[in-house]
Amino acid sequence: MSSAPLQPILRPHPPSSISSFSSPRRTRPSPLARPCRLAAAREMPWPHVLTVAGSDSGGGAGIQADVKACAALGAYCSSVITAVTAQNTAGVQGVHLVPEEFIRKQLNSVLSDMSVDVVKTGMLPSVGIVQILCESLRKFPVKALVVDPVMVSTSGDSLSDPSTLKNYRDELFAMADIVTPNVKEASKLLGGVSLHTVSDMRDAAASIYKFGPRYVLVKGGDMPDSSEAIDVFYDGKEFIELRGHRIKTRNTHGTGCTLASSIAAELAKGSTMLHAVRVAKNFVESALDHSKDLTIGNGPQGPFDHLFRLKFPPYNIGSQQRFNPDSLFLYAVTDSRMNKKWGHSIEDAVKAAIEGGATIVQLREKDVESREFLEAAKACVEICKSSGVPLLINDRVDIALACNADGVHVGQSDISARKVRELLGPGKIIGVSCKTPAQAEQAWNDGADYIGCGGVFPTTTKANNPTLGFEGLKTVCLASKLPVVAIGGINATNAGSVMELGIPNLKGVAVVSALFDREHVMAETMNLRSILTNALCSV
Ligand SMILES: Cc1ncc(COP(=O)(O)OP(=O)(O)O)c(N)n1
Ligand SMILES: Cc1nc(C(=O)O)sc1CCOP(=O)(O)O
Ligand SMILES: [Mg+2]
Repeated sequence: MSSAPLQPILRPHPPSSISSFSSPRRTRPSPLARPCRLAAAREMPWPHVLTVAGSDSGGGAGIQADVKACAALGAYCSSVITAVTAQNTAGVQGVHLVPEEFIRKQLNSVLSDMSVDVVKTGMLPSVGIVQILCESLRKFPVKALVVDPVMVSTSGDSLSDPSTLKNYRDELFAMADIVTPNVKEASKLLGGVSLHTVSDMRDAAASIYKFGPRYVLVKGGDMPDSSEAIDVFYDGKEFIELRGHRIKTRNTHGTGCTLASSIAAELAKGSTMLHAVRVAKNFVESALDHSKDLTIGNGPQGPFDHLFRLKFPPYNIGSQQRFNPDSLFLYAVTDSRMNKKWGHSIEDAVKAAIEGGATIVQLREKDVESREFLEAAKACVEICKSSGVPLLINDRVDIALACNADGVHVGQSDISARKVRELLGPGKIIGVSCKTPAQAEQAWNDGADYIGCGGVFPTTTKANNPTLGFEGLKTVCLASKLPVVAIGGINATNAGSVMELGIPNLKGVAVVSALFDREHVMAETMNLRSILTNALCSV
C-alpha cells in the first residue's frame, strides 16, 4: 500500500514550494561546469515547519529537538513556545506556562508573515492553548498538521492538564493529518486501556483514527520484551507494521518529538505520509545508533545527537573537506580481465586513465589474488596521490585499510556502508550502488558520500545487472540526497546523452569497458572526457 500525497487541503502553495527536489545541495553547480552555467540563478523554496511546543532547558526534547531535527532533514523550523520547562537528564523540575494571549501573538507573527508548509505540535499544556492553535490554523491554513500528543515526559512527568484530553480529541485531532501517540499516550487518549501487544496497538490506532485524523501512528518504542521497535501505521483501511532495530542506549530523551518533527520536515519537502514516516523512523534510529555512547548529564535518560551527520564528511565543517562530488565527473573503474586481455598491468592502466583525465579511480579487481591486489593497490595509491585523484577500492575494506586508499565502493550485497564507515572512520570516501530511492535513502542514512546508479544501459561487464534506463536513473537521482554517478554500458557514443539529462546531483559517469577494454586507455579517456565536457556545456 502507498499513501496518497498530501493535498494542500487548507491553503494553496506555489507548486515549487512543495517540490520534493528542493534540497539546496542539489542545485549547486559543478565547478567543472561553471563556465557554462552562470545564467541559472533561481529562487530556492525552503520547506518550512512551524513547531508549537515547549522549551526543554536540557536541549534534548521539545522545541530544541524539533529545530535540530528539521535542520538535519533540510527544513526551516520556526517556533511558537507554549511553555518553558526546567528540565535535565534526571527529569522535569518545573514548568512555566507562556500566557495564552502571548501564544496567540507568536502564532500570528509567524503565520501572517511566513509561508509555513507544516505545523507540528508538541506540548500544548492547556485547553485554551489548544483552542487558540485551532483558531490560528483556521485563519492561516497550512498544508499539513502533525500532532504529537505530548502528555507525559519520557521521565514520567505530566506535561499537560488532564482536561486537555477531550479538547485534543474533539478539536485538534479532527484537523490533524497524523497523530503520533506512544503506547502510554494512546492508552491515556482511550481512557486508560492497556496496550501490551501489536494487536492492541492496532486496535488503539483504529480507535484514535475515529477522532478524525487522516493517519495514526502508534509508536511501540516503549513496549517491553522486544528486540524490535514496532510502530503501527493506520490510514483508515490498512495497518502497516513498521519495524526498526531497538537501539540499546540511555540516550532516548526526545525521540517522540524528533520523530514527529522529522515527519513534518519530510511532509514539508513534499513526501507522501507513509514515506515521511519511514524516513523519520529511519532517521531516529540512525541518530540513536550514532549517539549510543555519548554522555551528557548524570540522570538516567540523556539526549541524542540530531546532527550526527555533520560529523561525516563532507559536512565536518572545521576539518578539511576530503570529498568533492565533482570528482565523480569521469570515474574510471578497472577490470583485471580486461587489463590482462590487453597486456596492461593495473598500475599502467590507472596511470593511463589519469593522464587521459579520469577524475576518480576505483580498483575493481574480481579475479586477482589478495596479495597481488594489495601490492597493485599500494602502487596505485602513490600514482593517484601524486595526481590528486582519489583512489577507491571495490568491495574490499581490508585492502583499502591496508593500502590506505581514499575510500571504498560497496553494493547492496556487500558489507553495509554503515559498517564500512565504522571501519574506515569519517575521513574516507564511501560509495554505494543504488537502484531504488529506498536504497539511496539508506546510503545517506548510513553515512555514504555518493551513490553509483545503474545500469543505465545494458552491460556485459557485470553479470545479470538490471537495466534502469534514463527513467530509473532520474527517479533515483531525484530521490537521492547524495551526489550520483551513473554506471552501466556507458561509452563514447552515449555518455553525452547521460550528462545532457541535466540532473543537478548527477555528477558524472563511471566507466569500465569503454576505457579499459581498449588498447589505448589514455586516448579513450581523453576522448570521453572531452565528450562529457561538451555535453555539460550544452545543458
Ligand atoms: C561507481 C560504481 N557504481 C556501482 C558499482 C557496482 O558495485 P556493486 O553493486 O557492488 O557490484 P560490483 O562492482 O562489486 O560487481 C561500482 N562498482 N562502482
Ligand atoms: C560494475 C558495474 N556496476 C553496475 C551497476 O549497475 O551498479 S554496472 C557495472 C559494470 C559497468 O561496466 P561497463 O562500463 O563496462 O558497462
Ligand atoms: Mg560490490
